[in-house]
Amino acid sequence: MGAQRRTSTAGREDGARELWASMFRGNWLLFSANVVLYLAQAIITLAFAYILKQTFDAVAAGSLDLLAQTGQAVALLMAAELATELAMRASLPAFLRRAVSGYRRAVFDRLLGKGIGAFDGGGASRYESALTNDVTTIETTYLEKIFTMVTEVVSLAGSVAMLLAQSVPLAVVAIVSALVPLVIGLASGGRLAARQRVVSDATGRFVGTVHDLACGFPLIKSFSAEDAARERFEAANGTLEADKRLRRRTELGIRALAMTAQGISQLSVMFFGAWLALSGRGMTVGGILMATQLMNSIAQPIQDLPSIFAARRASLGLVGKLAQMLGENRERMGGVTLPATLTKGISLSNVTFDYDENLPVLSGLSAEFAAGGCYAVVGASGSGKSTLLSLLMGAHSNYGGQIAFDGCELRDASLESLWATVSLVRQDTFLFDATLRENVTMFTHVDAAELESAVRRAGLASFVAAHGMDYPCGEGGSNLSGGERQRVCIARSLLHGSGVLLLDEATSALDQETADQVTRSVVALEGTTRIMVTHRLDAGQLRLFDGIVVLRDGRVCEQGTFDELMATPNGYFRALYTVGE
Ligand SMILES: Nc1ncnc2c1ncn2[C@@H]1O[C@H](COP(=O)(O)OP(=O)(O)OP(=O)(O)O)[C@@H](O)[C@H]1O
Repeated sequence: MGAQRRTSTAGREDGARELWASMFRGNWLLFSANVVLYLAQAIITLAFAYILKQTFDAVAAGSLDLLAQTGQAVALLMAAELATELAMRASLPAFLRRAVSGYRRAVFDRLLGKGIGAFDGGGASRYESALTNDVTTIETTYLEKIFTMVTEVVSLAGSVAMLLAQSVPLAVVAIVSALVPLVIGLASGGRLAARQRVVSDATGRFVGTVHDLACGFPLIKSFSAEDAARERFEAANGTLEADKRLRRRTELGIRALAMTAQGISQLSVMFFGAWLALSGRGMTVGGILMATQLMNSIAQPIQDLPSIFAARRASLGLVGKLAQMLGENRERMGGVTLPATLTKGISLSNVTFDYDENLPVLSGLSAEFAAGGCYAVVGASGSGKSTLLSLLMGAHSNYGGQIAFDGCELRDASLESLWATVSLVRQDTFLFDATLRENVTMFTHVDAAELESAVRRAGLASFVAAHGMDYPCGEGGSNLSGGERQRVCIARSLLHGSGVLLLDEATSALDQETADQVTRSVVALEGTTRIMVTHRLDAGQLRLFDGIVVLRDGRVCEQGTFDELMATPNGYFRALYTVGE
């Protein structure tokens, strides 16, 4: 168990490292250019402090030559500063663009690698939030700050070095007083990271609630559930803002500590420098002015670095959280390629499965589906019909017993070949905001005759004749009726030419006549093994099937043709059918 946990922690760290690296892949040149530019900026600032010292020492010495030299140096530095600023204007946005899009691309690629059942239990909004809000946080508190960090670290180190050259005791006072806020920042980074993760989780839940309320808007209006909707919104809104308040308080707390420490260190150096000068310990007026100026270059990093370190840790925490989410429901890959068309069929032997350890959903289910056969799966609500189809789609590999496609255990099959062989039409259809053609072809080029045949067999011919294949389906297929949406999905699967076609309540939203038509076209398909989950206990339709598999409490309790099942005295199916009538 311990070893397992260590492995999963290592996997998560690898995943986080990979995501982090995606921000820099192909981006090192721009990264280096920015580092050089920010470094140059820090050096220019330090040089200005040195020139200040030279100017005042020149005044004290009454040297006009030295003053003229410093004037030239100032002009050169100003030109260099302008050039640096202009170059940064081009290189920083270019670096950020590549880093953020590279990160999002890496996340999306890994998202595509998840299992087909990855979102069965919900959770899509966590990713929506991770790819929007969290990315903005990472961009502003980590990526943009990397270079600020370079400037500030160099400013800090350079200032200390210049102070050391000026006066060792003064430099010691500056270093000691600078260490305190740095330690505070490093120590409080973990707390801020934890708060940031809490905020990120709350944002995910808030996005999910808003999504739910927007999708359920017509329902809210028709049931006059505005008060309940407002309550749900307020709960999510309140929690998010309460968590954000705690994060801001932590941020401001760290900042307040850092600023206090900064003030103390600045004053210490000024008074100590003045004391050195007054006590005749080799400190010039120019030296005091330079030290005062350098204290800005020390004070700023002292003020900023702790919160930058803390925010950087918090951002990396978000990358880690996302890597962990992406590591869940990963594909398990077997190497065996399934045949495109089955010759023996699908065999389930003593299959057990549960979503939650204490609630078995399938408990010893055994069934045979002959190759090329057409089967109906019926049973009471919750008996496990959809779960059975999910397992056949390879959504979960943690089932007990055996599921064999042409004798090949499903767990050993490559998922790519499984999905090339099996296709599923669900009750909750999904359509892209694209044309009818793109929704049926899934954005691929297909033979026009095959497309026409799929559209016709799915009962969409008259719709296409009236509106054409370039008809825009709208967001989620909003420009189509429920029945039309289901027919588009059926056409999509027919065109996919799957050897196994699974239909989960695919005709439930159709009127009796269209449902009959679609069922007949499914039954008429040749060379395809078809398994259709249905609630429609209609004798005319059920008689069309080669067999009916009846589920009860996660087991097959009866199996046979419609007439055989109806002939069974006291049979469960017969009872279901009679009640249904
Ligand atoms: N993703 C999930 N997480 C947890 N439990 C689930 C999940 N999906 C289904 N279940 C549970 O598994 C059981 C079987 O569900 P399933 O959807 O397979 O039944 P069904 O026979 O298709 O029902 P219906 O006819 O109502 O669609 C139910 O008790 C359901 O609550």
